[in-house]
Amino acid sequence: MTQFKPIDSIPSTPGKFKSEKSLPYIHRIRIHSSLPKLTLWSFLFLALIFVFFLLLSPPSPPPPPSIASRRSLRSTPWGGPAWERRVRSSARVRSKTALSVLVTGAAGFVGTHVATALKRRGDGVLGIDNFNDYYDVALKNSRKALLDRAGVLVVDGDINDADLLRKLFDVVAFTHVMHLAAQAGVRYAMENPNSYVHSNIAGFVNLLEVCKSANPQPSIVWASSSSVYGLNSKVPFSEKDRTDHPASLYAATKKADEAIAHVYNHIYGLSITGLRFFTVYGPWGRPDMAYFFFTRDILKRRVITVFEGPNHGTVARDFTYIDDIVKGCLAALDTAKKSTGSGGKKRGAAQLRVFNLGNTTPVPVSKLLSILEKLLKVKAKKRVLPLPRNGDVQFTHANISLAYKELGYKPTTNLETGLKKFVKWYLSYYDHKKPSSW
Ligand SMILES: O=C(O)[C@H]1O[C@H](OP(=O)(O)OP(=O)(O)OC[C@H]2O[C@@H](n3ccc(=O)[nH]c3=O)[C@H](O)[C@@H]2O)[C@H](O)[C@@H](O)[C@@H]1O
Repeated sequence: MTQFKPIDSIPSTPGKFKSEKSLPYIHRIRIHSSLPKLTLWSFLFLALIFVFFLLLSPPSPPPPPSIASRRSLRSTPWGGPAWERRVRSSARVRSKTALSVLVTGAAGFVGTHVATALKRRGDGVLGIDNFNDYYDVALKNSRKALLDRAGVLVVDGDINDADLLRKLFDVVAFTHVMHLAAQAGVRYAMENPNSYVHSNIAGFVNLLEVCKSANPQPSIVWASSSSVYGLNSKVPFSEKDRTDHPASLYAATKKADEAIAHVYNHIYGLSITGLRFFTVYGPWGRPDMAYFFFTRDILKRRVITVFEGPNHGTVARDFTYIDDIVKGCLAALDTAKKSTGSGGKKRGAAQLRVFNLGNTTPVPVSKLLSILEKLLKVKAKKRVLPLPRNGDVQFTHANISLAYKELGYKPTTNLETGLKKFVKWYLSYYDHKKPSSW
């Protein structure tokens, strides 16, 4: 019959030293045998040397950071009385009725234009941007210099940094947040999906968490995207349409943001307005967008890929000029009602809105290319390929009647006029710089 043995009386497997509890056993075998005694002491000695070396050896280098973390950790030190004075001064309003706005993604394309426009009309503006390297950081720095000259400070920081955001709200009682920081681009989502989760989901939630606890709570206007309409075939796209078929992770994160906005409005009384931008273009634009790199590649005599739909179908976009988008953003800020919560608690129903900001005139990508050829006076080398299944949709077209009714939004720039302004900027900007990175 097997006798029950208490756990600490069972000899441990040779070579395995576990806890002090096994030591009495070691002591016992030392008394009864000299050979095991020697072996045991040698083993103990070796183990001690091993532990000693483990303690002495320098820590192994950390694994290389993932793209997402590398992009988000970049942040210059903040804080201190001088820094706070600069923050306050940038956010100072010029009249009692002016807004005090925190603009996230301020060194981005839309952010730079919106921040400048707000400042110009007397609002207090503070920017925040993480200056990530998704595209040419030199362009972001040039935009920052532009904002500097306009009197807008851009804090180098990430919207995932809750301490920094809380500090900004401690220093300034922002009345509004214009949230434009995001990982943009539909095709890049297949290369770096985590960066979309990091900026568009985690970053958005972090921002809303800080806003909900701020006293007073700000009103929030943020950039959603036409891409939420995904594979919808009914045109023009209306805010009432369903948005259940996103074609890219980018679109899915923006759709998720709209749901997240609903939650923070419902639970905490935050006033939130989402703006679905339709392919925004113009001076100081994004080098990852087709109109921008088509221009670059035409000038460099490189081959341009133009996508076409099934059966040679047209691929078209409701290209919207930046000045029209800025007007829509300002109108959304001006008509935003106050948030109703305080101390992180809702005190009443709060405003929740979503608007299309498009141009209402879809233009085929082939037409975009021919306008650029005309403006640049260079014939493009092009090859036509079927639209890959990489996040792109075949067409977009905004119904803007709601934005017109509620915001007085009325785009006035057609693609030809807008591209003319873009090309003029492009030629003057890159003539001076000639960067190798773009
Ligand atoms: O409206 C939107 O919601 C989105 O607009 C743009 O996305 P997209 O319209 O795809 O803009 P581009 O990447 O500039 O592409 C414009 C058109 O050019 C086409 N294209 C793109 C690249 C290329 O090499 N060839 C080509 O024909 C695309 O299929 C698309 O029809 C922005 O990149 C997104 O960040 C934004 O959210």
